[in-house]
This record gives sequence, structure tokens and C-alpha cells, in this order.
Amino acid sequence: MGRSWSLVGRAAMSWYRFLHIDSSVKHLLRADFQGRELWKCWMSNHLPAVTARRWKHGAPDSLNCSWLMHDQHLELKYSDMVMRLNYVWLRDHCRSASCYNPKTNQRSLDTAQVDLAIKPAKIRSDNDTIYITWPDNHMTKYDLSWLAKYSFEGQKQTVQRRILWNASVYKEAQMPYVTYNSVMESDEELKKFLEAFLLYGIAFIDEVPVSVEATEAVALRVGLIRESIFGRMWDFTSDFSRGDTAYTKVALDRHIDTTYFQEPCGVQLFHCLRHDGTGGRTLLLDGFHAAENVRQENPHNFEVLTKVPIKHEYIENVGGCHNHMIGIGPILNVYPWNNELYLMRYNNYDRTVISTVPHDVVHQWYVAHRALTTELRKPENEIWVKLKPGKVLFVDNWRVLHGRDAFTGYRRLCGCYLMRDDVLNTARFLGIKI
Ligand SMILES: C[N+](C)(C)CCCC[C@H](N)C(=O)O
Ligand SMILES: O=C(O)CCC(=O)C(=O)O
Ligand SMILES: [Fe+2]
Repeated sequence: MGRSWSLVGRAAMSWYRFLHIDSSVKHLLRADFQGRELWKCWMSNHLPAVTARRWKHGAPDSLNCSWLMHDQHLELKYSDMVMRLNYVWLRDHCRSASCYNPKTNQRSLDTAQVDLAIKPAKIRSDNDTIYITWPDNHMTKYDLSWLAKYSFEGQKQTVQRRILWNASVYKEAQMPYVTYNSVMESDEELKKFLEAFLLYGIAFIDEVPVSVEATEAVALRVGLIRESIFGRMWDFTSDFSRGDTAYTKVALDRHIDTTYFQEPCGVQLFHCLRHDGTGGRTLLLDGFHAAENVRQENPHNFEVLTKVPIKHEYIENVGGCHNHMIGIGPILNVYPWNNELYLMRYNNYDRTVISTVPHDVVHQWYVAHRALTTELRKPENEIWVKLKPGKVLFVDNWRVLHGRDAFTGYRRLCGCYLMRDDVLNTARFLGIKI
């Protein structure tokens, strides 16, 4: 093992060692990939022993709230929850007029001025609120329901609501039929569309005028366009005007687009403006469904795919186009606090030389990649659709893979990428909780 470390440097060593699974980290490793467990074990090791102090209760009429002061945190029971709230965190989250500006929703408090050994001087509560007086006499008021929602104990439960699908689940899905006119005119219709899109990672808008302009208009109704080396709106045929297989007639296996961007584009739109010929059906499949199957069947494979950084690259020198893009990151990206999957970076065409991983880890990675590929290739996970003029497909490019059949004849496809943040912003504006 020793010699290969020199290739990767000291910083990388710790996590490579992680993958070698020396037995002292084995427990941590396993726990790390089941976030809650990590916290459980971390907390039980680090919680100071409960001091023999008595639980304090709120006002006599509020038996639903009681607390115990520890060295660095408050243990707060509220309805059926137990929260552990660090004192610096509590002071930092004071929403009083001098600490927080409700007009801008921004903090005014300088967190660096908070004594890291701060402790409440006095605590009292009534039915819905707990009041903490700090040593300098500043008083903070917290809604108990706010704490229940935003405390770690409240937030770690929160994951994006998704329906993971294979072909048969998708067939049963109640996908709304929404049209260009309805979406352009009605927020309710747009909301219906976005709710389906966020649940399934794909959704359609029908009866769209067959033009790049109308496609752009409907794109802008959903979010902001993510301009890229392929343009703002792209509109292409199989003329190899660009140095990429997409611009030919050959089949494309399932993939995520722009894996060679440090942040792959969040959403992609396709509108087939014309096809006189055969073939060219679109393949779609839920990458998260496949990845969750890998997690279930072999957690180690899943871990490896979340840890090993892989490089993707786009090199183009065709006509006037000179581009060289590089993106590096694991194939599966999970939030570190709860292990929820949020981004997949799977594109076997654009994956470039693996040169940052020692030989034994690389083998584990190939095994894990094979397991994921096997899942992704199961026919029962695939859906095939023929894109027709008028039907615009939206794809969550962080989750759903696309591909196509080979085709004959003239085929013109237009579309664009969207900024993911702005699509989510539209959804939140319409009242979707996300
Ligand atoms: C034609 N269009 C602009 C949509 C995509 C071109 C990008 C193709 C590239 N191989 C990738 O998968 O990212
Ligand atoms: O031609 C198609 O249907 C899709 C090609 C493709 O993968 C892309 O443009 O990103
Ligand atoms: Fe693509």
C-alpha cells in the first residue's frame, strides 16, 4: 500500500485509507454511510454525562416543555421531541432586532463576537416560546415550533420527496397532462407540472408551438436558461457541426450530460422539431432508483462510488469550436448529514483517464461501477418515448439518465439547459415545499 501514497499526497491519504478498511475505521465507515447512525454514535461518544440536575419546566400551564442545562448545550423536551441545542448555536440564532434583519432575512449579529463558552444566565418559557437571557442581559425569544423544525433533530428527518421509478412504477404514475397555453397562463398548471417533475425527475409539456422561440418561452416560465459552450438555446441536426456523438445519427447509451462541468447542468429540455425517418427514440431511466438498489444490495459499492473522485472531460476542436472542459467528482454525490443522494455523474463516454486513484482502490471502483451499470441496464428500469414535435421533455439531469436509438433521416432537436437553483426557486414561489 505504502508506495502508492506518494502519488496522491497526504491530504488524500486519509480517505483512501478509509477505503482500505482497516478495522479501526470499519465501524465508522459503515456508520458514515448511514448518516443517522453516524450521528447517533458520534453523539453518544461526545455527550457529556447528564449532570444530576433536575428538569426545569415552563409556566405551570405549559407542561409540554421542559429542559435541562448541560455544559455546552440545552436539552429541551417539547411535545414528543428531545432536542439538544448548543449554546453558541442558540446565541447565533437569536432573531431579535439587533441580531437579525427580518426585512432582508439576514443575520446582523457578528458570530465571531460570541463567547464560545457562553451559557444562558436565565431560562423561562410559556406555552409556545422559550426565553433565554444571556450573561450580558440580552434576551432571545425562540418559538418552540421554530426550534422543533430547524434543530438538527428536526432537520435530519427532511429529505426531498421523490418517487423512485422503474418502468412499471412509471406506468402507474399519474403524470399530469399540461399544455403550453395552460402553463403559460396559469400558475396552478405550472405548479402541477413542477410537482410532477420534482417527484419523478421528468415531465412533459404538450401542444408547444413547434419552434425554438416557443421552446425558449416555456423554458423561461420554468427557470433561467443555463447558457453553455453549446449556446443558450441549442438547435441541432446530425451534421457533426460539433465534436460530439450527440451530433451524429448513432445510438447513445444512457448518460448524464455535462459531467465535465464542475457542476453539471441541473435540468435539460428536449423538443424534437422534426424527424423524417426511423429510430431515434429517447431512453429515460431513474438513476437514483438504480443507485438506491446498489446501496441496498452492497453498501460498500455505494460508498466507493460516493468517495472516489472521477474526472470527466470534453475536448473539442471542430470547425471554429475550441473547448476543453474538466469536472471532477464522485459518480454518486450524497449530503454528508443524512446521506441523501442529490447528484449523479454517470457518463461513460465523457469519463476520462482515471489517474488519481491507486491500483487497489481503482479495482474496487470498477467493481462498484459495474454493479451500478448492471442496475442501470436492467430493461425493467427503462422507459422509451418517441419525442414528437409539440412535446417538450424536461429531464432532471442530476438524477435521470437519457439516451437514444440510432436513427435515419433528417432529425432536428432543440432545447436548452436550465439553472437548477432557479427551477427550485420557481417551485418554492408557487408554494411547493422543497
Ligand atoms: C446537444 N447537447 C447540447 C444537448 C448536448 C451535447 C453534450 C454532449 C456531451 N457528450 C454530454 O453528454 O454532455
Ligand atoms: O438525440 C437525442 O435524442 C439526445 C442526444 C443527447 O444525448 C443530448 O443532446 O444530450
Ligand atoms: Fe445527452
